[in-house]
Amino acid sequence: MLSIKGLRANVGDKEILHGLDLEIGAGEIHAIMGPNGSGKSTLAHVLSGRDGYTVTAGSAELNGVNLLALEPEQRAHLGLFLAFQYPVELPGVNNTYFLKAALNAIRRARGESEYDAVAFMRLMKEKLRVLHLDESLLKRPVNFGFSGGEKKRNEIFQMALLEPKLAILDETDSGLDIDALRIVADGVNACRSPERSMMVVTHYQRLLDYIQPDYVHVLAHGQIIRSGGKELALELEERGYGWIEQVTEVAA
Ligand SMILES: Nc1ncnc2c1ncn2[C@@H]1O[C@H](COP(=O)(O)OP(=O)(O)OP(=O)(O)O)[C@@H](O)[C@H]1O
Repeated sequence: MLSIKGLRANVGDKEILHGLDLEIGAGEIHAIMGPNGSGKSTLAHVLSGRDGYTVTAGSAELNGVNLLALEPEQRAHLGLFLAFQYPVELPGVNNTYFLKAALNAIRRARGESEYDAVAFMRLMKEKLRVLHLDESLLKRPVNFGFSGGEKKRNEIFQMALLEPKLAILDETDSGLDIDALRIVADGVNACRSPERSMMVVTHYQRLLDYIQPDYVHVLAHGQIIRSGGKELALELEERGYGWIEQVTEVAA
């Protein structure tokens, strides 16, 4: 599904990703963990095509298509979705209008018929139930005045509606209370499918009790330095990240 090889990327003239390799198969969930400032959000932004990041080497393909040559909206049409670490507020843009426009743009790009108002409302209500999201939030501007937890739930609600092929969740668990964490995890689990892959960026092993990953990777100094199963997250919780400096010193 996603194949990243030797990816190097800069912010300004500072290199943040130093030759990153990652393969994610169809239907798999991969957790990305790592210390602050190691490049996790940068990876998410580079894949989504956000302005301000320059790829200087390497490749990133989604189902064989070169992502790096596409505009952000073309990547979304192809099935890439990013749930932001800090969801963006769009004052003046109604949440329902925004979601319907986004979904229909993706459907048009895929050659599928657009949802009319009735079909869209039916779909929204079905997805709302899974995320226990208050219907009143849909009448408000996108994320505007939402609490931190409501914003995160709204991101997963968007994902549930847009049904991406690859979803990147950037610290979707940060700022959630215990109940909201379970609700968000239930929402993510409800979106699991053999045709959908997920990259879950998190600092906390706790999330992975609810969303069982197939693989866990440690991203440090702009590279994946270790990969394993769920037990790797437990090990990180126990050991912290101090050992990384020793690993990178030996490698250097
Ligand atoms: N727009 C920017 N301008 C300058 N430096 C940046 C910019 N964006 C990212 N960086 C730097 O790139 C490095 C990696 O940042 P990034 O946000 O990808 O880390 P992260 O692993 O997601 O961290 P955290 O766990 O704290 O969210 C940091 O040193 C950060 O300061």
